[in-house]
Amino acid sequence: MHDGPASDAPALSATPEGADPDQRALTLDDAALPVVDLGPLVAGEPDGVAKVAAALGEAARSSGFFYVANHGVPQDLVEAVLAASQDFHGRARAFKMRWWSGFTTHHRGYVPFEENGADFPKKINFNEAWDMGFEAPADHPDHVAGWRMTGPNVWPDIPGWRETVSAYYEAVFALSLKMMDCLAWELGVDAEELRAKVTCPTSQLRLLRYVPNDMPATRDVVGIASHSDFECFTILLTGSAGLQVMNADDMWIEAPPIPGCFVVNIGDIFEAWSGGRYKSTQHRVVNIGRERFSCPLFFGLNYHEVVQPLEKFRTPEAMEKYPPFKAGDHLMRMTVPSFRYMDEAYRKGDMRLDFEVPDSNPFKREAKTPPPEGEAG
Ligand SMILES: O=C(O)CCC(=O)C(=O)O
Ligand SMILES: [Fe+2]
Repeated sequence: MHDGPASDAPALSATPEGADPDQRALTLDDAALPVVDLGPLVAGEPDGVAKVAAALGEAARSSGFFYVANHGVPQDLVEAVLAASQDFHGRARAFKMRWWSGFTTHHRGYVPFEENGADFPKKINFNEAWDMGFEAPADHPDHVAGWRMTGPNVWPDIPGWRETVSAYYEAVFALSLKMMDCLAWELGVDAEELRAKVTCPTSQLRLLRYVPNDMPATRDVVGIASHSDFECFTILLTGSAGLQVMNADDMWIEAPPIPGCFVVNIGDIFEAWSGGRYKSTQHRVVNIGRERFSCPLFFGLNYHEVVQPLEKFRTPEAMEKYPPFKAGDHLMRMTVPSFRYMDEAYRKGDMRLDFEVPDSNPFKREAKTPPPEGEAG
């Protein structure tokens, strides 16, 4: 399924001129990601789950990245959410900052690009975002407690915007539940047991805009730095090229949009649940210097669910590699250093956490960089 690098020199990416060698990637022609047809699942065919499970499982076990076709989310809703993102991000900064995420303790609203990471401007992630999530009531104990990614969404003052973005969230969330059923089937675990863990999850939708700029593409100047996602899996809508993912051979390959498809990647939780059978894969967006829109929905669990290898995968080796963690704590420990306002709140003691914030994600894998042009083979 994965061709890996071609034996002759691989075609290098459309990454900008002068990009650092480690920002390059193989193109899709050289190393394609699988496309999984979700049609039978979405149509609710009696054996739909079983039919789709094998293909999803194979993709989840190899690189952990794949496209899904016939996903059932209407194309006009897909276009509407991209248009809503363009509408919001096209407005004046003074308007957008009215909903700065730093006004909340559950990370909702607008994230300007200079908020990305605690090292700005030594390291620049050229993206800004609108962040929303599963709608929880204001009296939810995790909202009252603060810093638990749980609570009511905030909405910009744009007529119809909330309705569009909520409808997209709900459609992709419903698709995620069906995909989780398939993955449970494929692993031979109880789908109901997994579904019980997503009744009020910390599942965020980000409306990302990559900011045009004239800076080079380097390890420190990126669209979004290399990372794995922290939840079960991510369903990603991309408007244009720029995403690079690590394939089964730990090489960076490009994942440009395929019309009508979403990109899906396995996240840290499914890797831990499956004792490493599924791969939570590194990915990044290089600094292409041009405007780019994308909308990832990170399908996560209720904050307090303890994640560890599921019972049938619970060997001593798996438990050593994947010690138990709370789903929400993992999200928080990865998120705190990602946003400057959170990092500051943590350092100043305004945010108190009863777990460590490590320097890097325990799920991190290093890529092999592509060989310099002409030297492959
Ligand atoms: O914009 C993209 O294509 C990827 C975004 C991403 O990886 C993320 O937000 O976690
Ligand atoms: Fe990601």
